[in-house]
Amino acid sequence: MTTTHTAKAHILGFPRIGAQRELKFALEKFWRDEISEAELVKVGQTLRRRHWAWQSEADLDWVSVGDFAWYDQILSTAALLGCLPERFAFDAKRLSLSQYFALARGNAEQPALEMTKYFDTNYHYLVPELSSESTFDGGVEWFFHEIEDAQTQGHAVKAVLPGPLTFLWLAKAKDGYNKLDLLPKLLARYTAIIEKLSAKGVRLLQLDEPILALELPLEWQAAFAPTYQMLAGKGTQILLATYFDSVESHAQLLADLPVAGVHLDLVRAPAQLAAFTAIWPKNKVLSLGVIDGRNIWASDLNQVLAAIAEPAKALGGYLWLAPSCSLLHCPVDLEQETQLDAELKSWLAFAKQKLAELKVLKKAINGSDVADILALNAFSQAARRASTRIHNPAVAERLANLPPQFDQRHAPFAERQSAQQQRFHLPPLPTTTIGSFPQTSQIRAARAAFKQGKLSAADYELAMQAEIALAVQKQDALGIDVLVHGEAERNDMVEYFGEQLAGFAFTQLAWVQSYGSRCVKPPILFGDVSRPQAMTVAWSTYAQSLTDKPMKGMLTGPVTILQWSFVRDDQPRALTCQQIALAIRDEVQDLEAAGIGMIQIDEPAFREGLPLKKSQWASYLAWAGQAFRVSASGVGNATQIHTHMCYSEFNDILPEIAAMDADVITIETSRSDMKLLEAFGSFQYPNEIGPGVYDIHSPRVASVNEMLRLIAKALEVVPAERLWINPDCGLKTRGWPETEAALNNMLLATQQARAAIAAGQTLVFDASSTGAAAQGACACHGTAEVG
Ligand SMILES: Nc1nc2c(c(=O)[nH]1)N[C@@H](CNc1ccc(C(=O)N[C@@H](CCC(=O)N[C@@H](CCC(=O)N[C@@H](CCC(=O)O)C(=O)O)C(=O)O)C(=O)O)cc1)CN2
Ligand code: MET
Ligand SMILES: [Zn+2]
Repeated sequence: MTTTHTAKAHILGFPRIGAQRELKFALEKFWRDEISEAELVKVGQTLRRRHWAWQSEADLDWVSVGDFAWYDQILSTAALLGCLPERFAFDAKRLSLSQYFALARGNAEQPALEMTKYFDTNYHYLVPELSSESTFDGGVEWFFHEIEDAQTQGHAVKAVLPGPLTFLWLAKAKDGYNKLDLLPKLLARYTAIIEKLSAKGVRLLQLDEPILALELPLEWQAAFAPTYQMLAGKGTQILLATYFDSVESHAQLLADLPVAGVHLDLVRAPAQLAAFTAIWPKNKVLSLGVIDGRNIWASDLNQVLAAIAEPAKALGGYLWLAPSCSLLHCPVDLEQETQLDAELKSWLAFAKQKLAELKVLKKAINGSDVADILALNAFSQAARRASTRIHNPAVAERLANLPPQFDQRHAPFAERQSAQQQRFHLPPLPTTTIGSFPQTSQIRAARAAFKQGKLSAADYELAMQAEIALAVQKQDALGIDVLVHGEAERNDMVEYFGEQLAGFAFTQLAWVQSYGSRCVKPPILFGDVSRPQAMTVAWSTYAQSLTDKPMKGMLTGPVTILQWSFVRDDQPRALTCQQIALAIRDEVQDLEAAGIGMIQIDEPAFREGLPLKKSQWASYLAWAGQAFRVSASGVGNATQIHTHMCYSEFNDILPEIAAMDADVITIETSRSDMKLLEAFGSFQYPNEIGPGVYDIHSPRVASVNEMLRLIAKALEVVPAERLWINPDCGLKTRGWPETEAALNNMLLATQQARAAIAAGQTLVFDASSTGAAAQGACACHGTAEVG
């Protein structure tokens, strides 16, 4: 039976990287001058056309255009609007691809735009730089060319852009300027874009406003109505898309906006639907995000249909079906996974398979007979729930019988600190690195050969041992105090552990874009987690055998493993995290038993896991902090636990970081000029700290003076007895020459700082200086010249 008002289907966006990472490889070749711009452009067009064709084959009512970006969609929007940082002196209207990449990656004169995490995802966007002087006079026409191309392919087009308020929110304003003051200028440009879309016959524009899922300041909430009044009625209708959490508190605001419709994330926040259906105006679209755009599980189609049956009746043709958010966060095609076993595979859906799910849902809602498919789906959902592979009674039993104090070290920090001092006899301002050393193409080629069966396990082990020996020898030669083995044997700090833990599956090609051409392949956490055998002990003890200096064991923490995996959706994340924590605890204890005296448990994703709404932070911080302590607390007082965090601001969660009670935390600070540390100082962070003294994100080698200046700044807030010297993060994306040069400078800076401290001098830095010109001056008790 067909009705005149049939439900429609669409997606918010599709991954652009390509099922075989075609875009990644083309970009990297272009950057190495191995292919021409025309060849790169062709790869982009082929990918876009392929992804539109898939959307069309799935009977979607429109293909989405505007989700493609050569590096990042926020940077591409800045290039479209024409608001590029003045410091590059680029003409946005004539921006070449090389200039676009200079903005993304820096050039000889200018550092790149800052990169940061997109909401609570592992995707990184480039932060637009705005000031009171910013103009939005228009820029590249790529967006319109893509639209024309989709039209020539015969597709009905829905254009997609970040919404103006979300774009502004994600940008940073120089000098504390109120970004909202730029809104009128920005909206004039959005208006011009909409008029142009309209002239091209584009009937529908999706504007993404995920900031509505945050607890927004009132001023920003109040900006929505006037903004959308301005953009409405220009010929092209607007679908305002929200996602990543509930926007229930804005239901009335959204119902009143002069837009054609609103999209809701019903996977993260299913309960919000009722608040919307209760007040939803007739003739306004509700796009229901019912398929998980952030995870790889096949949908329970019958459950989805049951949940939307009522609203579907009420909405009629104003019901649209969609994934919860853009599929950017999903791998592309499950069919490529030839090594996953059939049962597990039947539980999964990647981006392409989610298009097929959408097709079935739309058919079902519109009265077509899909009973066979729904029955099959019900069968596999039931099989997954009942599977013995996901339930391990031993894990449940262990969790139910944890000893008292299992999440506390045996003694308070002060006692541990003196036990550790007696054991390690480290000099003041001990030097170390964060774990990884350059992942050279030689290392990756050896691993690829091993995985393809062209290199034997024994030969692969020898090759990795040789890399470890090289890293140890270089660190020894540099004179670093606490060494690392360098992580040569790891493809990725999360995937590596996923490959070895029970309860995880891993894939061949399930890549997800992390930033630019860089991808990650998150492992799939499908069942109860446990550790069948030691994972890192052999590598760490081998590395320790090569040196008399302490060798830090190197593990990824439970919160980061959780955060950077595709996680089961059939139990609370807190419980899953606790299971991982116990597995890591076992590894920590095995390392200790093998004589490894310092163990680092990385938690770079600790902050990323925070709920988007601040009111929900406390409960997350409680279970996440406890999971870390569970992993770290099974060792004696003389075993030194390190942790490491990067990428983020930590000022607002310092008490919770302190409560993790690591003996040493190394943390990214150099890019914020140690500003982060001021908060650590004023909070009186109790344990030892290694604030990064140089940025590892660029090949530029920081000078001794720059580092000395940061050390002096750190010493203002952290006493020398508790200060470590290290880079900001791991060195895996760097090459050896710049790595050795930078570390050598770091050690020279440390020597000078130590000499000053030994002579009873106070290191002083020149606050007005931003870089190499730092100088010292101190009138009273001797002067240590910094520089
Ligand atoms: N999971 C996770 N999330 C994270 C981070 C992280 O480290 N891990 N860091 C931040 C993001 N930073 C990142 C930094 C670098 C890369 C990165 O370099 N990714 C590599 C892939 C790393 C990897 O898994 N490598 C594998 C496989 C690499 C590969 O493509 N192999 C080729 C052969 C390569 C060769 O011969 O050289 C093949 O199989 O065809 C390995 O080493 O084994 C890439 O995109 O290229 C990703 C994220 C935040 N989120
Ligand atoms: C993203 S944090 C990275 C920590 C890891 N130990 C490394 O050095 O690469
Ligand atoms: Zn890091």
